[in-house]
Amino acid sequence: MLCCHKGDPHRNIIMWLDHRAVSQVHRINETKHSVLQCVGGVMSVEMQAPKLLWLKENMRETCWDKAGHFFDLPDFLSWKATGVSARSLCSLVCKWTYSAEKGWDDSFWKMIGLEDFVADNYSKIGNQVLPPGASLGHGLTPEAAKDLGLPAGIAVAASLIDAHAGGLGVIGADVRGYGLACEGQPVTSRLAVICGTSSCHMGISKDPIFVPGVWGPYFSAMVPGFWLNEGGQSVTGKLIDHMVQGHAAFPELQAKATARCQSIYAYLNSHLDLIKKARPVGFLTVDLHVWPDFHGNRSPLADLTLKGMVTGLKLSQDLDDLAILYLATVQAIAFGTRLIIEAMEAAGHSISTLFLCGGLSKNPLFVQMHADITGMPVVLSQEVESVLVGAAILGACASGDFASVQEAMARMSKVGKVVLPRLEDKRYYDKKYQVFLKLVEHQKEYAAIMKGD
Ligand SMILES: Nc1ncnc2c1ncn2[C@@H]1O[C@H](COP(=O)(O)OP(=O)(O)O)[C@@H](O)[C@H]1O
Ligand SMILES: O=C(CO)[C@H](O)[C@H](O)COP(=O)(O)O
Repeated sequence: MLCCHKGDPHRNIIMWLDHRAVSQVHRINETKHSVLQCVGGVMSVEMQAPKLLWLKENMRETCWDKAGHFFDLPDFLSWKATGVSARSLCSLVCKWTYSAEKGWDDSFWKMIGLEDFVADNYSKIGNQVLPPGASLGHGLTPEAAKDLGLPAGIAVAASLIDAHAGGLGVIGADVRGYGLACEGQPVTSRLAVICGTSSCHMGISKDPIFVPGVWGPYFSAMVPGFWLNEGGQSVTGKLIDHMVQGHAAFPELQAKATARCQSIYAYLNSHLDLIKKARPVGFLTVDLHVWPDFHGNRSPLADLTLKGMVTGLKLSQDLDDLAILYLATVQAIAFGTRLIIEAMEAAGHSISTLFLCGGLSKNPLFVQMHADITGMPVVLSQEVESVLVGAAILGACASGDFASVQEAMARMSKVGKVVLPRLEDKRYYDKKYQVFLKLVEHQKEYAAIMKGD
């Protein structure tokens, strides 16, 4: 989302993970406005309305009064490419409270103190809305074409948010021949998990499903004609990096990985294999447990006040400790995915297969732990950068190469590999999951004790 930083128009971005609009999001949630039903009942501080309210309240003269547009990144990019300020249905529906069926809800913006948007017919946040894949204007402008080194006029599609493009890039793949439970079943039995800095859990349905603490249902926000529920974890890849880089043995890890020309994660995975002895690698964390919400919980608890927890630390700080802490962190993220899936299933989703993509899907340990801990097979795409496949699907629709997004999805998503769960380890992970749930219960008890007299 774009704005100004201390009035400097060249530093005008607020990152999605910026949590400064806490007071604003509390006030928005206190309104209990009906638009909140479509974001899991509670708006996230990572969404646009609280950030906009923060700007109005804190940077009125330097930004709010002067800004010409407020954009989500994908809409900003398509505007820069084509000069067309039309917004994607995806970004507006998922992050800005726009409804695919009813449009903007004036009463919401008035109630939260942003009536300015209503007064100017939403011109700064979008009053022309296009479905993802629709062709924008006359394609690349000569100026953008020069910047990108491409011919002018190339078709540019109305966009998707990065995670949604990843979901589109994987969820429609032809799975025949892999013996998966989702073969021959509706695409609604698949959950796309886009895992990078954060993780996004994208489930689709024919009818709207309201899942407490999970964003949506959003109509046509990812696959046209389907409702989308988007679960998420605010920090996942970022959390793993944080735990590993902050450990005392990190310099030793870096030196050893460099000497072997390996990434630190490939080195850690092979180190875990060395120290696991006769038992499966996941069993190394029998007495080390992590709660992963170092940046609050996005889904399904929708509680930005939650913090990270680790139990089972020892005095030693060698490479073995680092590797086991890394493993426990990866497992905690997978337990978070299990919690999200359980919430989605309790509300009516029926999921049998995970489709993983994003930077973390390059990590075989992360993928295996997701399979083992959820008990579901994981499908990896042939093209790891599935967000780019999703973007290419939209481009191929905008250029007229395919008549529909569904047709392009079926032709352009390809299965690379299937990772099966080790069902024999289920009992161990069920016990660790019990501990996982206790961690957050205890954290809430600690907060209540400290609040009391
Ligand atoms: N080869 C790899 N092996 C293990 N982890 C990786 C690898 N590449 C990226 N990652 C993890 O993925 C995260 C970044 O994922 P990426 O999809 O590139 O980010 P973003 O979500 O910001 O687009 C990093 O934080 C890192 O933890
Ligand atoms: O909210 C999201 C999608 O709706 C994502 O978390 C956000 O877009 C950032 O993703 P990342 O930095 O992990 O690529």
